[in-house]
Amino acid sequence: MRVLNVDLKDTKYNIYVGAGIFSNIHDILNSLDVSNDVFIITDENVGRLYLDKCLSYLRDYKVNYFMIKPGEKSKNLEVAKEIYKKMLISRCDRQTTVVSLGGGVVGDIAGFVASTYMRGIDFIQVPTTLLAQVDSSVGGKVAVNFDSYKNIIGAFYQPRTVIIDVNFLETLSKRDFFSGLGEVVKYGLIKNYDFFNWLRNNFKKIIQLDKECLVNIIMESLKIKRDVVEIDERDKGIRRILNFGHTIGHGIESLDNFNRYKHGEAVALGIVYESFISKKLDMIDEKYFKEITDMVSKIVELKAFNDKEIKEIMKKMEHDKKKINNKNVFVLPIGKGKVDIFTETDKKVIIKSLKDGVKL
Ligand SMILES: NC(=O)c1ccc[n+]([C@@H]2O[C@H](COP(=O)([O-])OP(=O)(O)OC[C@H]3O[C@@H](n4cnc5c(N)ncnc54)[C@H](O)[C@@H]3O)[C@@H](O)[C@H]2O)c1
Ligand SMILES: O=C(O)C(=O)C[C@@H](O)[C@H](O)[C@H](O)COP(=O)(O)O
Ligand SMILES: [Zn+2]
Repeated sequence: MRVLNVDLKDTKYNIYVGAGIFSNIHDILNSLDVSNDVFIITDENVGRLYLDKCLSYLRDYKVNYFMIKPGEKSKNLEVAKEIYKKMLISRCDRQTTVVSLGGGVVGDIAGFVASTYMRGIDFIQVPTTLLAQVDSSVGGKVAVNFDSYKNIIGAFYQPRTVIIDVNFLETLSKRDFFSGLGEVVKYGLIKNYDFFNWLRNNFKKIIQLDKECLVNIIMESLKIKRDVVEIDERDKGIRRILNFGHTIGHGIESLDNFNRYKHGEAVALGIVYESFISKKLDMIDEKYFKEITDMVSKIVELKAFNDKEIKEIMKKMEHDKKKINNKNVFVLPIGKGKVDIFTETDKKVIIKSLKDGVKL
């Protein structure tokens, strides 16, 4: 089992990574200073596969649980309200620890509920998708969507620990696995070109779920995320680089009321369009842009958007949380494995990228 430490101003926690380590949840919880009262939040798919296991590992705990419907459409205040109700009925109090067992949707809403129930109770993350293992379970961004805008109501609220078992990925759909790769590619492009190349060279082994490769991907991704979050937990500066691909990506994700793209797919497309902006501004060359589009095309089908879709994407971008003085902020590549933060991006260039960023 590998361990990564996160050291923040007000808290420290361990991330455990390995194959078959879910069974250690009892000992890991025992090692934390928490009571034996837990409330598991999961979704129906993950619950069907793993809830019984979790209950048996925690058999000497007082355990209650709530299962949400799977998918982005559950990440809202109405579902949070249902969870609060069940927690009250279950007599959860400030000693209760929330266990988030699931993908990024479960983790974001469970963390949000934990951050607000009785003004905040402990929670731990047990991420079961690749995306949640490389990204959402670490760093403390917890939120729900509001009015079909992404992550509008939320908090910065760190987990007490994160348990990452790569064996969960054996039951994950191919589409969800590839969606998680969208965020993995992001890390290579923002901070580590060697890692990006390693991903390109090992792609076959990765999609065959080679355990060593998976642990490597998770460790490399989380080291990058951890280092950034340790400097800027509250997203006031450098943390914005973790949002590469998301300014446009969040707009793409919300098309058709979140029914068309998964988060990582939309981010992967956002990476292409935002890289196209860089190319237009002569910050990266054609060759690097092609390396990026080749990689993204393995994750999601490339797509040029029509005028109606572009209008919708631009509307969603108006509520991007990175905005400063009402101006959109873009994270753009400036070289191999390097990005910077820009506030003066011309609207016409953004529209051009959505129209022409992908030539089909
Ligand atoms: N907080 C953050 O820092 C952060 C970072 C990145 C993404 N996110 C958020 O994460 C969400 C996307 O997360 P996601 O891609 O994990 O989606 P998800 O949670 O919807 O999971 C995807 C699907 O996989 C199923 N599933 C989960 N684990 C499984 C397993 N082991 N076997 C079989 N099926 C399984 C789920 O039931 C669901 O249908 C978005 O809401 C996004 O905004 C948050
Ligand atoms: O941790 C971060 O910071 C990120 O930006 C990671 C993103 O992958 C993630 O999707 C995050 O939830 C987006 O945050 P938001 O502030 O743009 O809602
Ligand atoms: Zn993301």
